[in-house]
Amino acid sequence: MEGMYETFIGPPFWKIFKTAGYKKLESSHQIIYRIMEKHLKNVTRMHCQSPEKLIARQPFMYTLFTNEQLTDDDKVMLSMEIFLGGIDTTATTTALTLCYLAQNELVQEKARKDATTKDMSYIRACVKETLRLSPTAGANSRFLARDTKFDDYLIPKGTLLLAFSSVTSCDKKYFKNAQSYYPDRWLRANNEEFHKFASLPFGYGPRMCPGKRLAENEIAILLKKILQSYKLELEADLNVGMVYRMNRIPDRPINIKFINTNY
Ligand code: HEM
Repeated sequence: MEGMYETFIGPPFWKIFKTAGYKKLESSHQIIYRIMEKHLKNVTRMHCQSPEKLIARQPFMYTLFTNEQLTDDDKVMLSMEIFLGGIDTTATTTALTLCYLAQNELVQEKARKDATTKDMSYIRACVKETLRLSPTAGANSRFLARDTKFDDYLIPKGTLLLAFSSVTSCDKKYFKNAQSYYPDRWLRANNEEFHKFASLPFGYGPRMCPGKRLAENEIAILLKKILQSYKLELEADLNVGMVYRMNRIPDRPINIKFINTNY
């Protein structure tokens, strides 16, 4: 992320010589490419030897491999996109949820009780609330497909529009006590109403995040496991903000004490 940010934001000196940012990007890209190459070789082997095993174990990769419209390069690129799209976003959201839970003892207790339930609706609400207050995407961007009228403005086709969901999701115009970490607002029983586009951490429409369900489930399951065995406390008082590094990431290290509750 750092490498990508330093390379693509700012003057493009990397086109003339390899800047420090470019070197970081290049070396991390090579590592990721090597990992992907190894994985793709295994998938290719499985695809040739027993495609039914691939369908059962990795349906997404099966669909990708059997799409005849895609070249081999397209397949590698799409696999990398899935891989990269899912790493920082999920790690950041998990770390920040742990941080919010460590800061809010009552919320943490409620989430721990919820860890014994099947649907984990409160833990899921905690993840939604983290993504409302600290979304990993600053904005959702789209090129307009046709001339479009917004209020008194006529915006021509082809214009790049950015909808800053990270701003509306923290705005008191859209959420009561907008700055507080209050997962209960997402519970159906609470009946709190808000604009359905005010918080859009996974985007919207045909190009919205395809990993949404996977991310929500894996984060909820991980939190459940952690809460069942550990009490969370912060090492020090932390007021974590976010900085833009292509995605938004925490602006400082998050150090959490995991106190084992099984003794
Ligand atoms: C908390 C976790 C995640 C967050 C907050 C997140 C957020 C986003 C957002 C905001 C977009 C842009 C959507 C739009 O423009 O409307 C996106 C796109 C994407 N995400 Fe995620 N994502 C997460 C996890 C994942 C995971 C786990 C995967 C893969 C397994 C993934 C794969 C992708 C891909 C491939 C795209 C590009 C889709 C396209 O351009 O058509 N994401 N994500």
